[in-house]
Amino acid sequence: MTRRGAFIGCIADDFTGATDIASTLVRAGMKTVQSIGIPEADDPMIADAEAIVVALKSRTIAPMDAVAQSLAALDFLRGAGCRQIAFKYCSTFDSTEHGNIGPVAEALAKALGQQITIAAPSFPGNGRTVYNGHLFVGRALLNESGMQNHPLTPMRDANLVRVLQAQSKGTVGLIDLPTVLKGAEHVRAAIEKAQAEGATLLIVDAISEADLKVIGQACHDHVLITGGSGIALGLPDNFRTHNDLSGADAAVLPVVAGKEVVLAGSGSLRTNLQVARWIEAERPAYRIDVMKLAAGESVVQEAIAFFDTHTDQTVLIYATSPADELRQVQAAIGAQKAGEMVEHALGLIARSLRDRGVRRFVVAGGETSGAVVQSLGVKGLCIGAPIAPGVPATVSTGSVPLALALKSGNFGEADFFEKALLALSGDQS
Ligand SMILES: Nc1ncnc2c1ncn2[C@@H]1O[C@H](COP(=O)(O)OP(=O)(O)OP(=O)(O)O)[C@@H](O)[C@H]1O
Ligand SMILES: O=C(O)[C@@H](O)C(=O)CO
Repeated sequence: MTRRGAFIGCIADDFTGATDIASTLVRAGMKTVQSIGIPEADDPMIADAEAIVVALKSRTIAPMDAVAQSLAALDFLRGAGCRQIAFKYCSTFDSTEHGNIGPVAEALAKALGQQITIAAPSFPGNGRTVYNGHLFVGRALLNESGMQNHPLTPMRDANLVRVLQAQSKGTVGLIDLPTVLKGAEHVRAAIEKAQAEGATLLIVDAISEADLKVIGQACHDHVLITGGSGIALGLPDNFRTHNDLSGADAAVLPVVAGKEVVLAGSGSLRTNLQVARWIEAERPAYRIDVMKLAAGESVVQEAIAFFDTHTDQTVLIYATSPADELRQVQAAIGAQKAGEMVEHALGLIARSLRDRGVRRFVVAGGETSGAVVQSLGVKGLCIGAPIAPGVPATVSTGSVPLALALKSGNFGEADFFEKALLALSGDQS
């Protein structure tokens, strides 16, 4: 059990989202640990943590299951003494008309006895901003940003009030940017007014980190807040006022010796760019042919053989494909089945490569990272310095440490794979 109880507990709906918010909390000066799934109550990893991030893989599962897993995580975090709970979802609000953001937020609020809860997905550091309730990715509306083609959660409406309303039982309202710009007291007054008018969930506009800090300050006594990792920017300060935080910086991670690999299962535009860049540089790359995989051909074995024949080069193994190809595969096999098959294959490949001495993994895609990390049996992560906004270097806990960079699909510049490999190798140049 924790020394005095952690301050903040986060429930993240995917694994890269979890490392993203863990990285933000570390950046804001909190000693943070990330657990893969719900840890044991006496896990030594959480003993002196100031923030605990529980990574679930609940973004695309049935709403009922997502609610059950999130409530179990909540029980654990409350048992660990956490005074404030943050439900972390994607800064592009990845969800379907059935959930899981609305159902999970409502279930957590009910369990915590909170009547109104904010929903603030903005992540200005990665170009995601919310204005008049509409989510922008860079200059594009969400539904014109490439996210309309997401393999599992296509986002076809940028109006988050409407999106959240469709998946919630209560009433969704909006706190607009002019209110946020007036400061924390005005945001608090707007929340109280919305609550009096019957709202239960509130999308909050934010276009800058300063806005997110105002929102964090306004919600200092909310036992539950929900949003993207940006929402964590303003939370540590609330605890700093009354308590001594360690002011911990990113963990200095041990250098993990061994072989390395890049695995990409993301369908995002950015990962497509990163894969293309790798191939243009004539670095070895094995493409997983999903139709062959579906036909039961030995794709996993071929990928491993490809790795074995490139003994002195780092290889990329990828299923990432442009949106039109992805659509064809999904039409033939079904989106969910195709996704599960690819995740399973990449999980098996990761495990075999670990048995062949791979110790450093760069993984692209949230669901993909979840599948890989689960297959590798990783239980917890120490969070190091950021490689790109929202993507820290990490090293797994346990007797055989693995260095991992888990990247949300749309994060990182075109050269992210090279940068991440360097960072995981301990080369800071
Ligand atoms: N060629 C393909 N055909 C069909 N499905 C695929 C293909 N490549 C990847 N997938 C599946 O698409 C999904 C991609 O989701 P994932 O969360 O890993 O990355 P993402 O699309 O970038 O999303 P995020 O922004 O959450 O990281 C996975 O389930 C993966 O198995
Ligand atoms: O918030 C984000 O954009 C990421 O942390 C993420 O969750 C993408 O899957």
